[in-house]
Amino acid sequence: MRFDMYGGPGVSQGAGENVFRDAEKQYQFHRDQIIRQRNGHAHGTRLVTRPSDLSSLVDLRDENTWSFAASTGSEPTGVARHDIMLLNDFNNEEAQERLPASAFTFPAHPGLVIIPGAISSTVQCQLIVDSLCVYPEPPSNTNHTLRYGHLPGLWHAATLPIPPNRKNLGGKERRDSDAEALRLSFKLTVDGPLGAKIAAKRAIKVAQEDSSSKFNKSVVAGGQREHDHDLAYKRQEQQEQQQHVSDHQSEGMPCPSQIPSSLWVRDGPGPSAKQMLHKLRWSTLGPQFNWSAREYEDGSTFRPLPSILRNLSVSIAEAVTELWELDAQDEEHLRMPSLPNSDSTAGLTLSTCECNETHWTINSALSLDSAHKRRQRRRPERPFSPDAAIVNYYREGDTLGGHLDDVEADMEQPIVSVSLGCEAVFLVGGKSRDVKPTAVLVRSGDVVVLAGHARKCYHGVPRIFCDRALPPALQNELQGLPSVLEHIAKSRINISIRAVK
Ligand SMILES: O=C(O)CCC(=O)C(=O)O
Ligand SMILES: [Fe+2]
Repeated sequence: MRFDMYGGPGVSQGAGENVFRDAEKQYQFHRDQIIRQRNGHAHGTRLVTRPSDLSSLVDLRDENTWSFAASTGSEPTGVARHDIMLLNDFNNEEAQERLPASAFTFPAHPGLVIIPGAISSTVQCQLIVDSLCVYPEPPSNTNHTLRYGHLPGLWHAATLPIPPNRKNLGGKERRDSDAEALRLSFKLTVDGPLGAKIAAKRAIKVAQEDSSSKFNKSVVAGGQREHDHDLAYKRQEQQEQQQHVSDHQSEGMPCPSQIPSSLWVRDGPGPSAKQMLHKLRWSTLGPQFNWSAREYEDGSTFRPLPSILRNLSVSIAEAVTELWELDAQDEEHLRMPSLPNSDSTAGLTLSTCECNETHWTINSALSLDSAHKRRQRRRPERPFSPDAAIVNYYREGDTLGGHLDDVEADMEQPIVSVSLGCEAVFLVGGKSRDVKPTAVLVRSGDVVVLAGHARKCYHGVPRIFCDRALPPALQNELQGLPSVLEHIAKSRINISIRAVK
């Protein structure tokens, strides 16, 4: 499914119109239907994932692929690596411990900084849990809000464990029990546009009731039932361990562990909670974004940007500020004539330039030394002060079409974008779709900073790799949360943190 959530002029229009679109097509997920023949008759079909050409995908953890990527592109790609120091604990504003990390810049995309593994697996786990269980809760809007109103308890309604007596059943009984559990999964009490109004009213009431509820025991429709929901416990455990007041508590919005029976019932007429979770595409933190008007709304209530996201994005933006302030002259070097396609063995040259950074440059390509000479470093006018984030949810086949984020009041403020879950292809091009984009593989825990020139450039996500294993450390971290692990192993979450007002 193509995921053009941004609407308006920022969205790709159709086939063959530009080089950005061509790159998107190169990476997009396709399944071919293979028809099996037996005795000259069609005998069943099989879906096979069409292999993509990943030869120019830049994998920043693999030095070899840099040279390959650089040699196949027609633009001067090249990558420079820089040593930076990053905060380790974003929960605690007092924490000072910094760990060394690598940040990468791209001469062809000044202002783009990528920091692989910037977020520890513990913090990734916390952000994944919050993105699923907390951030889509009211008062945040999601892509479902327009049609169904707010959907409190969505995660819980979608992941309610199968009845425990199932374990003692065998064979057919077990299958019947599974079918029963599926049939009994929670469904919305409303459907269709009319339902939205009803749902919205109910949701407000339920949210008010919920805001006084705490973790653990749940009451579900059709009688009293207790269940130790893994998320609720994990969050409580985390809070106790870290002895810090959670964002949600301090901001008066706990993660609800109740499934409001006015919204979710076992045999409602609307879609099931599982389907709704499956179709969750975005939620907003901070001022709500009106997708049709393409503007941030004034006045509507919203969930403030959680402090972990503010701390994380501010400290990362600070750690790489030196790398992204570039002046207009840099755009000059971007207009240098394209390099002829070098042969695939051309590779990269390792060099240390006058700024003491180590660069891999394309042989006989644009000299980074000269790029640096043209560059005059400039401090941003004001420090990064984020107040909002868009949380994007992707499943296999979902894409985010090439777009510009150009509705924020101050475009000098960067966007700090956190990848969680499955690997993805991140495309970043130029100010028009005619600039050939660079494709970078982003993994769980990687952070992309779009600042300076790159802040005003087209970017998008044409591919999610749901068939690749999650990093072992993250799997380990999610061991106690089977439903979260199962979900995130087949999906990707991106949190792009920004200053909108
Ligand atoms: O999912 C991503 O990595 C990119 C998200 C993005 O570009 C956005 O939210 O504006
Ligand atoms: Fe974006």
